[in-house]
Amino acid sequence: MGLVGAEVAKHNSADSCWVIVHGKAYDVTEFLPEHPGGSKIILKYAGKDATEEFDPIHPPDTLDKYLPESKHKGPVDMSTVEVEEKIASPDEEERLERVKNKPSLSQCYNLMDFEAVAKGVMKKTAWGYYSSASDDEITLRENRSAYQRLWFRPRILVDVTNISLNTKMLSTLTSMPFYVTATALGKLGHPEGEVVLTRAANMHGVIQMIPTLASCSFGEIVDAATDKQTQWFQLYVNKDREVTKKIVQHAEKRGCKALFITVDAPQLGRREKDMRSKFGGEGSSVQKDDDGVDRSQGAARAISSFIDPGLSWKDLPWFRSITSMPILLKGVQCVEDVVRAAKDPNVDGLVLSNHGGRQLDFAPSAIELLAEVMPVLKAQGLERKLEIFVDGGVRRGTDILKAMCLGAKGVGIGRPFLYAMSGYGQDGVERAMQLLRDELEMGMRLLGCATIEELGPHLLDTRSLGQHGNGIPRDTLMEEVYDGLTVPGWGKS
Ligand SMILES: Cc1cc2c(cc1C)[n+](S(=O)(=O)[O-])c1c(=O)[nH]c(=O)nc-1n2C[C@H](O)[C@H](O)[C@H](O)COP(=O)(O)O
Repeated sequence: MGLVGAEVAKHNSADSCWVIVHGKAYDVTEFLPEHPGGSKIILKYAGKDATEEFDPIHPPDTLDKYLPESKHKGPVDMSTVEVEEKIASPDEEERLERVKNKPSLSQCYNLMDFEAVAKGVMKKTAWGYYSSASDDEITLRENRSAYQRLWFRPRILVDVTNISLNTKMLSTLTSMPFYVTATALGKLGHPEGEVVLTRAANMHGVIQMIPTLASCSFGEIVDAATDKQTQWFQLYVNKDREVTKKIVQHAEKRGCKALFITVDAPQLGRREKDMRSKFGGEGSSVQKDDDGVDRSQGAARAISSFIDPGLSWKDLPWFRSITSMPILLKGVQCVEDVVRAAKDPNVDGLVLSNHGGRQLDFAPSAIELLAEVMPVLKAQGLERKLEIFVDGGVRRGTDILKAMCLGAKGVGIGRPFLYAMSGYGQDGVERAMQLLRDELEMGMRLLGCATIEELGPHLLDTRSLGQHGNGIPRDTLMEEVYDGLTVPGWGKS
């Protein structure tokens, strides 16, 4: 039977605050001032069922893990809990209409089509979190346009009957030269969260990087994998190194094959779309919490107050001492740090990345940095010291081929798989992976390469890469006639 709803409902203030999550009541009164997202968001659900708001942001075992047993008030008879009548706003009504008449999966022909659909069907807060980047989002767009300043030098009369996309990343054989990179809060896009990406990655022989800030628990994501699947672990380093040590050693024990330490986020970036959508516009009172701390940084700030801004090169020997996994730095953004990492005995590789433009605006694109870095490493005889990956703005098979030609060992892809999942679940992510496979095979064949090993800098013209002002040739005629994905009633998406 358990507690009745009316009993829980009595505890509906800062003096006594109980919430219901997954049918159990928890006394969070003392926790209110410590909640990274501020106390206001919890008080909104004081005495009520908070499950729907709780799920996308917190792994299911959060309360059992972090709230003392004495605060667990036990099961609630949910039939006695008053369910608030939710009146959908006009925006929400329109969104639900779009969900109903969204394009069929077979109408999505490229990764950008998934973005168009996600924009139409996702809740505002979820779209705001996934799509946002920092400040004016210049780096977000530069990540894309940098690839469009690289041109191929295709070869002809090469026997390309059989194409192989197999390659090795950190000595793991993988079926395609890309991986699912770490992106937080998977349940903002799909109720099952990151395990959807796990299952799709398994179906296509693709590696998955598990995020520290997943909505699913780490255990759920690892349990969802098969034993033939490779998973890496992405780490945000906690100020409390004991917590970090436990997490890293648990990840290794559960079979993760590499540790990617995120180094570009001593503080999560200022993403205005996330901030705006999270708190309902400028000046809403919710932006100021009881403790007067400005929580108007959206979900990003709310989930990342534990990250240690003090992390530095001197910590790397400690990481080497706590794990035997290969250690890679994710979010390296200049050639000097690449050379320093190459000379550091504690570093096995790195991801050239600007966090999808979500951190420092005007950070360079990974692909332009890769073109600068490889010759420098070669000149110093360091090119074999590190495995170098890139991510950010990869939306086409040709982008992946360009990165491999410049010497990347593989390419991380973030938003496209989130959008595909948000629009179509596992089927969407699998279609996205299949589309990339088709584009990669086509690209290799037309480039005149049958295997990944044959890709090299000789196949690229990088002369425009550094000229940021020249943009892509505007083909006005083409723009006039090009038919993008349009959905009846959505206008031009
Ligand atoms: C889109 C996205 C990216 C995030 C991400 C969440 C989202 C929604 N989050 S974040 O909440 O902290 O910003 C993470 C994260 O947990 N850890 C991390 O290392 N990178 C994070 N990234 C960056 C990600 O790993 C890639 O660097 C980035 O997504 C590559 O760019 P594309 O999205 O264009 O592929």
